[in-house]
Amino acid sequence: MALSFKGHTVVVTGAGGGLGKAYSLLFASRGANVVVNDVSEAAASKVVDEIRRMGGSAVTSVASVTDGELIIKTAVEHFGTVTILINNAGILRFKNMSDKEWDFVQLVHLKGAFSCTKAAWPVFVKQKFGRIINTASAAGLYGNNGQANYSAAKMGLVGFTKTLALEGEKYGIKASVIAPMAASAMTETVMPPDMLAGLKPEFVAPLVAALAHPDGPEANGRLFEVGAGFVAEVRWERSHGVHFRLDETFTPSAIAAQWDKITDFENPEHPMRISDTDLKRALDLSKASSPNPQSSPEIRFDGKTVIVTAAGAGLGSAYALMFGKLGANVVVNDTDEANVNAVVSEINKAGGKAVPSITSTEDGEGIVKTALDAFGGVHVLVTNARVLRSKPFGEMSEADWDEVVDVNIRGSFRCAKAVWPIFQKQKYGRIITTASNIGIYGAPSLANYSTAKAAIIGFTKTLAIEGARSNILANVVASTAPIRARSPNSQEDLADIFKSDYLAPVLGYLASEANEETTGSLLEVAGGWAAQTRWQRAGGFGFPHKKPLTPEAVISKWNKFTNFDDGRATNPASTHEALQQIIENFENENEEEEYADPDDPDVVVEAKKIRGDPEEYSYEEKDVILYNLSVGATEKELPLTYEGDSDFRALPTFGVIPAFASASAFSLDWLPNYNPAKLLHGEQYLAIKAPIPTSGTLVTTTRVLEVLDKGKAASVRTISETKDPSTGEIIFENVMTVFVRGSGGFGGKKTGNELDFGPITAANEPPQRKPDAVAVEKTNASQAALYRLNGDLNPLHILPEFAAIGGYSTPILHGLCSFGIAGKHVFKTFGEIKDIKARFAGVVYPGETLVTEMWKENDKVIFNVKVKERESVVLAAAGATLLQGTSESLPLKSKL
Ligand SMILES: CCCCCCC[C@@H](O)CC(=O)SCCNC(=O)CCNC(=O)[C@H](O)C(C)(C)COP(=O)(O)OP(=O)(O)OC[C@H]1O[C@@H](n2cnc3c(N)ncnc32)[C@H](O)[C@@H]1OP(=O)(O)O
Repeated sequence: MALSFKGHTVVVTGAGGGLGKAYSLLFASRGANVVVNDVSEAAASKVVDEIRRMGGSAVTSVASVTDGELIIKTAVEHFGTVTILINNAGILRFKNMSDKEWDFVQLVHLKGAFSCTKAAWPVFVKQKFGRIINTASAAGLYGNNGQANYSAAKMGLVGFTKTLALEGEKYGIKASVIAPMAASAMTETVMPPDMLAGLKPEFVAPLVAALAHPDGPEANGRLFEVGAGFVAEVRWERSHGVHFRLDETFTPSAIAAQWDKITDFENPEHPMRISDTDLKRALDLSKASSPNPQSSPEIRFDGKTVIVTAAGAGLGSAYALMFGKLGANVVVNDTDEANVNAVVSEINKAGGKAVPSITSTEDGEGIVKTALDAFGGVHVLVTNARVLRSKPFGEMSEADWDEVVDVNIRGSFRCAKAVWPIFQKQKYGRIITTASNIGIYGAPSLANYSTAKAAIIGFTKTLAIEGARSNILANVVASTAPIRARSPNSQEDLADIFKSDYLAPVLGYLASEANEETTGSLLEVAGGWAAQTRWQRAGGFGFPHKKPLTPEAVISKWNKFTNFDDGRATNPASTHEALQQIIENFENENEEEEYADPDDPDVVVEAKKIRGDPEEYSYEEKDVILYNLSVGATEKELPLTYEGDSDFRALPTFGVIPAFASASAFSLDWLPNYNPAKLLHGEQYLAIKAPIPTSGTLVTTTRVLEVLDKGKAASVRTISETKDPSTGEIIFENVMTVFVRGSGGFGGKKTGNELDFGPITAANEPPQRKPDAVAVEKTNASQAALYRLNGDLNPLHILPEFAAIGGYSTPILHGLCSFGIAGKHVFKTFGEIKDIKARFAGVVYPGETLVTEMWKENDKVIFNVKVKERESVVLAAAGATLLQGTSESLPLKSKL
């Protein structure tokens, strides 16, 4: 049944075009009132007009997303409420944008989502219903070159969503987040134009509608990648980790010694939220473990200068003290002079070298200058921030939001920016940013903090990507804090877990020279426990492109694209990898093609993985005789032409016949410039899996294996399985390649995947020696006219005008007829075959003489076929596997 949004009011931000427009149109078409928000009045009005024209109900809102109150007010004034909020507004990218503008625009991203959600929240709470869909991006999840702040903002929205999901639960408010893949500068580099065209917003909108619907599947706090009809859920995956003993042996060297174990994903966990009980257990385990083995040589920082921001107290001071103890020059940054000086003197007293930097963490340049002045260089940056404002979301003020988000993100950004040219120049740098498990999983009353800390993760992943060329490694350490300890009154509760000293060694290892390659990683640490956390993506589901995608279709595949346990889940680590998987999914066998409609011309070739309906083929003995005759069997060969013969049988290549109707059922008119007269049979593989019945009913199922772009031509390969429906036994397997001249150049793949069928791809190069056997057979002028009656009625083989369009002087012989004749030669010479394959290398005109040259190589017969009159090769790369390896067992030797 179609999902209705009647009675719902949906606010869509950034709805003047692209995704926002597609959402608006879809919701409106399903009966919702829509507030079309966009700063461009013209764009918003156009969408509203379109909705009204189709009988829908919509109004514009031209307020900035940072003025959420105004947007929500429009909804309430016109429609009495808001039930669904789609935070979609994105940024415009201007060239040559200054740092300040860039920074601002990025923050607007987060601030916009905050502001609109904050405004809608009390309405949602009151009516005990609300749906929020936030928009992240692959660039946020994995980082992306040149998009440090963008990835920060986008990842921030993942953290934001997680917290909203936790806080909203009790009010019937649910929040989900999508990372949509739409055509952009990023995708242009890796995708052919056809696929870019496939990245239509209409392939994203149905998921959003499914997530937002009151009766939709449970998606609270969940994240989905979606684009081009591909949908996959993404979740966190955490290694089991290592519990270290909390004593003086808990050092960076101890971390190095067990690094492989920390990052071993053998028995991963998939937490959805923070569990204090788990953390307590972790602490107990750490306390119970034995002294930690150390790597050698000991990790030290002699001669290295380390900047630690917000190091006046708490975590930052613990880091600074550790680095000082291990020989580093330490720049202790914080705004509180007394605190900074205390840390500096503690380091100096212990024999280390430290200087104060009393300034904001946002003053990256100033902090770096202190390092250069005091120590002449900088090698390690540890960014850290201590601003925390805990408030239920409904009470969180704009100031609460700004302070936490700005300080956390901006501080890391500015400091990284300041050290960057130095690191690049010296081709060495280690950056450790600090996040929190609250950013990973969200936590009630900490929407601002979880957003900021998630943003740090996205930001760091981009630094890792950009730094790779210059040996700049960037990692993010999430201090895993118990939720309750985060509220001011219960600090002591689980204080032990949160104890600063317990976090420092992991950070120390990552910041050291001993870390030669780990970058872009997220580590969770707490109370002596350290683990790595990464993304896991379900294998997903690729919806065919030929039918409009609907929310109902999305829901029907929910179990498929949220299934992490079917062996198809992956761990993409970059946008590129994420994209690759989407592309591969297009090419992969799609197990559930019932959306496919082979007659819809609006198809994206790569997505076309169709399975035809099972096709029945019923035949009698006379059909077998007809086949045998049509490939040259004679009245003398009674087992092939007389049904009363005790050895009556079909030739092995009869196996192509029951499959033909099924294999040729696909219309290929979706190919560019398709002209059936230009279609040629290119290759054929047949496996005979069981004795061939001489009459009966067989059922064949065919699906498209791949569509290749051969430049001027397209090549389409199908695979067919023919079964005996009464037993379910597979009798034949056919792989057919058709070559469609003039239909190439659509930007598809040129070479196919390695197929799992050796005989298909085998080169079958004939050996250098003379053939072991040669069979010569003149075809008949009526050969094609006769062969047609097996079921291939292609006019190419009978109608001169049709053949002329294809460029042939007269009708040509069926490829499968030549194939059958050659197969008969092999069979009669060497015996029963279990499979056979050939490439149609040149056309045969009926009446020409075929010469089959055969070489026996163990249980294989390599062969080729030439036309005697023209001395031209017509079957190449051909081979057959014998069922019984020797010629002594020739079947019916005396009779044929
Ligand atoms: C769904 C509908 C189902 C309908 C099923 C079948 C219906 C039947 O009725 C149709 C028929 O029986 S037609 C008759 C039988 N077939 C023929 O006569 C074809 C003979 N072959 C030719 O003319 C050329 O080889 C020709 C034209 C095929 C290729 O020649 P060129 O254009 O010169 O190609 P070339 O430059 O050599 O190679 C270009 C790329 O294409 C690959 N290729 C070549 N021949 C191929 C072939 N026969 N099959 C598959 N791929 C083939 C090459 O490898 C090359 O690829 P790449 O550049 O990647 O190396």
